[in-house]
Amino acid sequence: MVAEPLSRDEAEERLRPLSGWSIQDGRVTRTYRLGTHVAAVALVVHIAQIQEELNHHSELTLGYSTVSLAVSTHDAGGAVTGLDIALAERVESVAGAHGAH
Ligand SMILES: C[C@H](O)[C@H](O)[C@H]1CNC2=NC(N)=NC(=O)C2=N1
Repeated sequence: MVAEPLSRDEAEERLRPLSGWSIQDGRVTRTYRLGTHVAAVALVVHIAQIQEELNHHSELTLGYSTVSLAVSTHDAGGAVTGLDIALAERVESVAGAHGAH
């Protein structure tokens, strides 16, 4: 089943409990900062595992000590859906243990 697009208001409402997450250019986004490059790489690997589990994949960008995600739902014509929020929730639930902020 294809996920339904969320309204901008509903998407923002559901992101509100997730610190640092927002909608930019029609995608759910966040940038994490980490203490070292290797810590950032480890977070990328963990996010990749979550994305495979959910079968939902962000544009995931590794910097020296930063990790950025941007995601919308291609199967819904690029709209923000509950799948994007679910990915944000899962990533947020593990990021702290990596020392990401
Ligand atoms: C065939 C496969 O299930 C789909 O292409 C999945 C994979 N990952 C995906 N990721 C994202 N962000 N949007 C999708 O619609 C999507 N669809």
